Amino acid sequence: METLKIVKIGGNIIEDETSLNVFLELFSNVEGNKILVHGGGRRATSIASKLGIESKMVHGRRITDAETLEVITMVYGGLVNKNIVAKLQALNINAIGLTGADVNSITSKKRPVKDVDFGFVGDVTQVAHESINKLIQGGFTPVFCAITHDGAGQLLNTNADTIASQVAIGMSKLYETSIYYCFELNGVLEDFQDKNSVIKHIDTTRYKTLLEKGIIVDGMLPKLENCFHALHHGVHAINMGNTAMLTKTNDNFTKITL
Ligand SMILES: Nc1ncnc2c1ncn2[C@@H]1O[C@H](COP(=O)(O)OP(=O)(O)O)[C@@H](O)[C@H]1O
Ligand SMILES: CC(=O)N[C@@H](CCC(=O)OP(=O)(O)O)C(=O)O
Repeated sequence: METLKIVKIGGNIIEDETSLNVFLELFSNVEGNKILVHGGGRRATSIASKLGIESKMVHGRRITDAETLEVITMVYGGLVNKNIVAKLQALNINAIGLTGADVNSITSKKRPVKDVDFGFVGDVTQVAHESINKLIQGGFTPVFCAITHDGAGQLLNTNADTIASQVAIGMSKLYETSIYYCFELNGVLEDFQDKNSVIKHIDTTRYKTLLEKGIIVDGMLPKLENCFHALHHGVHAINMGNTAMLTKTNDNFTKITL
């Protein structure tokens, strides 16, 4: 089976022009089939604030009312996505920017209201692996933002880590897939005060212990949940660390296995 790498970058890298440029240069040198997924939560929050719109996050997810949906569509689907695509073109990568509505690539269902009403937030229901594969086979590099659609004309906001894991699960019908979650730290840290205390390997048992000890908190909670979900659904390998993990010489990052 051919391999496919799904690389995800978060808001902290996107916010820093130098970090973004370094990342994109490394990404452009990644060999073989690849897909990029980007977030941009921090940019959405700052632009919403300039427009007088307050941002509310619950359990790591943005409460997305109609006004916020407009902002995130402009920020993720426009500003961030098109800038990244243009920068990749400058690096000779024939990138194509996509929301889940484009080529009907990612369908989702509005998250049902239980204790919290998240508004226009979508949980992924289907990834059109054949259509995405046509792009890859055509020589294009798909660049997904954190927007999906319900198939009935409604765009929905979906966490970018979830997009990466769901796209990887979908594409694993055709490829041996691996995910690279790139963020500003070297990996999952044993001691948050010590940036070098990278945990090199997390398996199911270690994951439980880290949760019990309260070492995994905040944004790392949904991130690792996504990782184990993906590994249980056909994804071959998951790595988490800073952008240097895309180079062959660096092994100071976290590898996640079942
Ligand atoms: N043990 C840990 N090691 C590393 N990061 C952790 C840990 N626990 C919580 N975190 C937090 O998780 C964050 C990464 O998740 P997230 O905010 O979703 O990042 P991004 O969206 O930029 O990828 C880190 O910035 C850090 O604040
Ligand atoms: C539903 C939901 O929470 N969506 C996220 C999508 C962006 C994202 O995930 O960005 P980062 O990767 O930079 O955090 C949000 O709007 O913040």
